[in-house]
Amino acid sequence: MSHGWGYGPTNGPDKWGEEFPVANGTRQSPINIVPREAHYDHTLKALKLKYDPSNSNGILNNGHSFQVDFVDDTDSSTLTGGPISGTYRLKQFHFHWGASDDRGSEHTVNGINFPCELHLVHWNTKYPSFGEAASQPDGLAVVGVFLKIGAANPRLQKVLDALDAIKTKGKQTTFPNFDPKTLLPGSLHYWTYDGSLTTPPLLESVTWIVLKEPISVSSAQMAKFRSLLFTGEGESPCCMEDNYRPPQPLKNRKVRASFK
Ligand SMILES: COc1ccc(C[C@H]2SC(=O)NC2=O)c(OC)c1
Ligand SMILES: [Zn+2]
Repeated sequence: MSHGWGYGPTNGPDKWGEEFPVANGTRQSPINIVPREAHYDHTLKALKLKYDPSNSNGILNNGHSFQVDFVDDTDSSTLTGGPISGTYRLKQFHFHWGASDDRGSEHTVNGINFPCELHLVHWNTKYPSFGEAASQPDGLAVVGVFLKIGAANPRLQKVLDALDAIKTKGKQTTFPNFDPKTLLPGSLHYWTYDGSLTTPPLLESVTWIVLKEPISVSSAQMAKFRSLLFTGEGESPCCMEDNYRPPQPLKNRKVRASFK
């Protein structure tokens, strides 16, 4: 592609394979999750998420989504247990959402789209860095959380209130003392499968851990996500919305469930 990848008609998910052939690989993400076809695996451990709010650092509009970045030079914010072995450090979290409340999530459940999906990105500390881990088959673990339209979620508000300061691509601001645990639902029951990054370079390095229970978000809060721009200051503005990749072929993969 002469221009960078994105989510538009000329540079969107259907075009990514031209520059990133792994887009048609054997373990691409996201997928449609069919609960009654998932295999309950009693050997799966409970997720252990230990987050230190003092590790949260900044919030950035990266031109595709916005992300909250964490200081990851120690094991103070980690994912252990679940389907993974070893220790994975929290690097960042971000979201994907739609132009309207009927779509926006990347994973779907029985073909149903949620309006938004949260991704908490962790990297395997057996590798020296996030960048190194991102190219390894067991390098990353992403916890996915669905957002479902309902009552306004007060725990999202601090994130949403920061968006005015990062409206355009490349803008960032400080975002201290945020505990991402507050964004998790009551149950940590999950589905898990081997997959990939859901944006270029689409590396097949992600152990996906998708929580069954959604958290709530109101329509008004969803409108706040859509107030961001894909475009930079001074460019003709393009609302940041529909920044999701649709489900990809399951191919030769099994989805396991941590619950009956
Ligand atoms: C070069 O490494 C990268 C590049 C992009 C992402 C972000 C993608 S991957 C995901 O789950 N959602 C997204 O938007 C990433 O995240 C682990 C790692
Ligand atoms: Zn994501």
